Amino acid sequence: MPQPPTGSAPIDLALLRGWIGRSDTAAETVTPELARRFAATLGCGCDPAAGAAAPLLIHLCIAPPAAAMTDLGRDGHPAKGGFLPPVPLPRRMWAGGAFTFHDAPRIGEEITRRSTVTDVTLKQGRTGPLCFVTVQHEITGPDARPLLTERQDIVYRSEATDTAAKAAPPAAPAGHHQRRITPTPTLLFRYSALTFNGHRIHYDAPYARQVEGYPGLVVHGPMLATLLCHFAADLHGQPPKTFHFRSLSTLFDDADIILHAEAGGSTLRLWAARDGGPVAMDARAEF
Ligand SMILES: CC(C)(COP(=O)(O)OP(=O)(O)OC[C@H]1O[C@@H](n2cnc3c(N)ncnc32)[C@H](O)[C@@H]1OP(=O)(O)O)[C@@H](O)C(=O)NCCC(=O)NCCSC(=O)C[C@](C)(O)C(=O)O
Repeated sequence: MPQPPTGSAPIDLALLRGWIGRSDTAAETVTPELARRFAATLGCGCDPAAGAAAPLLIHLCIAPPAAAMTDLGRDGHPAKGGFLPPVPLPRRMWAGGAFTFHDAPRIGEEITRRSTVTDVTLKQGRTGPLCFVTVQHEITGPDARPLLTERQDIVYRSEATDTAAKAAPPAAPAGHHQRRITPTPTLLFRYSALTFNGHRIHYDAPYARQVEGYPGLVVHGPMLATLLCHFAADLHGQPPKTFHFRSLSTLFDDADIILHAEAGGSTLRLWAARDGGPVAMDARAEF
């Protein structure tokens, strides 16, 4: 059983798995203002008229957990042990996920998010022990109209150590289609604000460097997935039916990101990397 380094609290998997089945429900209206702010940040088109289809993956900004300041953990997220299990590993990351699209949310509609913890597993990674928490989100519109089903994989890791360094992975290949994104601190801050995500690794550079051991501000997994999914929809001329993605390495605010895509029938393979860097996110869109 993977355990954290000496000196850290032991991991009681049976305790953590007691969180499986725990759920949380919240609702919020997709306002034209939110859609405009989302489009301005992500650089996508948006018709803010009532009843128009809202931009793809705007649901990630809808009805986020709104914990009081006194209920936050060191990293700026709601303290663990509430909806999410009290994993005794300090560094949280978005490891991957999948979206199945049923129907578009519409501007002016109230959208409901029902989130359920569906799995908790421990693995031994090259960088140390990893605890994966899987959350299933059901997103519905008025009259429980199904809009989207999402699987979210959250991973918790131990403190950064010098021994956690791994061999440099190979540089990502070049895709047939490419789009360049500059991850400025302003872009990262705006996406944090849109999603009410207080995670300090995205906007608090001294914390990201000195406490979590990253070389800069961390690019959000959900923002990168959104950029790739929008790229896929633009290339295909319509939104995908499903979108799967996995975060393989971290991107920071110190270099441009290249979105790559390669078509194959009704599937589009996508990946993101910095120039000359390894694949940071690998994704697949099915149409
Ligand atoms: C995920 C890390 C820690 C694995 O780290 P590793 O390299 O040590 O793992 P590994 O040795 O490659 O694999 C070990 C095991 O884990 C599995 N595994 C490996 N990767 C994944 C994955 N993605 N999803 C699911 N499973 C995964 C893998 O299949 C294997 O399982 P096995 O033993 O059964 O064969 C490493 O790849 C990494 O650091 N990835 C980048 C993460 C990242 O940058 N995320 C986005 C930024 S964080 C963020 O946006 C935050 C936010 C929005 O604020 C927020 O808190 O929600």
